[in-house]
Amino acid sequence: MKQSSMVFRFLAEPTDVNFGGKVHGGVVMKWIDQAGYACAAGWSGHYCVTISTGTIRFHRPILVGQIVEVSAKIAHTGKTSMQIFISVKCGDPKTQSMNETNHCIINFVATDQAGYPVEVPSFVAKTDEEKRLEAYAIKMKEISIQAESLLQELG
Ligand SMILES: CCCCCCCCCCCCCCCC(=O)SCCNC(=O)CCNC(=O)[C@H](O)C(C)(C)COP(=O)(O)OP(=O)(O)OC[C@H]1O[C@@H](n2cnc3c(N)ncnc32)[C@H](O)[C@@H]1OP(=O)(O)O
Repeated sequence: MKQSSMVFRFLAEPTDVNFGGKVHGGVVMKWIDQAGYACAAGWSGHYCVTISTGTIRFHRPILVGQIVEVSAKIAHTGKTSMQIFISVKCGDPKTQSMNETNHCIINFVATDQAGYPVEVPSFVAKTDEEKRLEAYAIKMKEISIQAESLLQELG
């Protein structure tokens, strides 16, 4: 059976921190990309590339020494693309209570060795939560595609 989810857990390190002493947004985005890639590659059995991501809003900072959990799950699949739902949480490892810092949909395409898109196994949402995430993922993919032509449309 294909693996449809992946969880990374690790400590935020001093090398992850920006000048304000909090974890860089770009570092968080790298973690999102890595967890999304691992999930997409595991599901498709192919190398995958990031094609786009939905909005990422940072709700709260991540501090050095906190435990970080980046969970990735398949929310929807197209013919060659996979929409991965990512949730990032952090917390004090001593208390084990975690709060979500942000979530997003990140879109990957499975590719062959020449870099061309290849078909991926279909994901079937079964639970109410999976169906809710799938509806969200479909909407976010549409928004990503529409956003590509927005600048030209505005003249
Ligand atoms: C300090 C130390 C650092 C060390 C650090 C180590 C890193 C440790 C490794 C980590 C690992 C991470 C790895 C990540 C992977 C990369 O980071 S990859 C790098 C960034 N991404 C790229 O370079 C991709 C560049 N783009 C491409 O190559 C081509 O556009 C693609 C993706 C192959 C697509 O080709 P295409 O001919 O445009 O394909 P097309 O048939 O039009 O569309 C394909 C699918 O995309 C969908 N699509 C099109 N536009 C969009 C859109 N805007 N949004 C969503 N879907 C779209 C289409 O609807 C279609 O979906 P399906 O209907 O088939 O399901």
